Amino acid sequence: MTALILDGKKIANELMARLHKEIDSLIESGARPGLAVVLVGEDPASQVYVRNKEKACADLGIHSVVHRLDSDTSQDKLIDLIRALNESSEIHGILVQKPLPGHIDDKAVIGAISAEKDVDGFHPISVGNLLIGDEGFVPCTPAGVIEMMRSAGISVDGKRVAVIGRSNIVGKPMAALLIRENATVTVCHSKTANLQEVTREADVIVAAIGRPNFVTPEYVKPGAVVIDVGVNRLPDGKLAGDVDFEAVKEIASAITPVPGGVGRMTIAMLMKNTVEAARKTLESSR
Ligand SMILES: Nc1nc(=O)c2c([nH]1)NC[C@@H]1CN(c3ccc(C(=O)N[C@@H](CCC(=O)O)C(=O)O)cc3)C=[N+]21
Repeated sequence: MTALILDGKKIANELMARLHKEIDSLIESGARPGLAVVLVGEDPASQVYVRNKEKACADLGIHSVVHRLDSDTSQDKLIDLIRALNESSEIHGILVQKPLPGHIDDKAVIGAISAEKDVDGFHPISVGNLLIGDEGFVPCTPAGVIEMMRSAGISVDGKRVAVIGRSNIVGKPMAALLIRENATVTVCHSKTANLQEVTREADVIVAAIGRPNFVTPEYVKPGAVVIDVGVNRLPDGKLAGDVDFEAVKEIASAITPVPGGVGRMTIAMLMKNTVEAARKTLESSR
């Protein structure tokens, strides 16, 4: 069997087309959605992502502002900027690009973002709302994975899902979303004993490890769905996922490529969250 290749570019473009209409009507109501991206330092991968986000905003008619700060910017300066953005009526979403330089405390910075503008879904209030099943912003990458599967007609209801990785930005929120979809979720990580035995039980594998080609066919039950969240920059500058795509596609029933898979969905979900933030602001002003 050779796997169905889930086309993140196509699914993301369909979502963006729907958003475009909603944005047009928001603009007509005088509420153009606005996104502020804050980038500290010169991390080359971050530069690429931030450019992709700017481009998506431009394509959709979202107002976007990128604040590029020197790598030696103080934490106080950064928090002052966030407070100003919290107050700005043109800005509905604030994203502080990770990773931040070592002298800055991520928690203090993320905590300074108003929860109403937390389109990344990283603020403790957003995280809490996700866990208790209340309304709030959901982190873009795991939300993109759910949207991608839904769009491809893949249900996780009652199925076994193995998430490999327990980060705050992917693994943990991914598990919370999968539980909400009635999956039986196992969260695996670097300390998991007999990892292959665990992942081979899974109907769906979500790989968010951060190591290129980590998931080989030995990890995969034949016919499983394999979602690759990895974004690993190789020495030659190419982007690689966490899954050995060529080998695993021969035994999986569906698989996502990198690039052109989950990364595209991540950007689309960020646009969706920004539109939602703008819509809520408009509704509450009525
Ligand atoms: N506060 C914060 N929020 C984030 O959402 C965030 C972050 N920090 N730091 C880094 C990660 C990574 N990330 C990606 C965004 C777009 C692509 C993307 O556009 N990928 C395309 C193209 C990749 C390319 O070839 O350059 C693709 O996979 O097809 C990938 C990865 C967001 N992140």
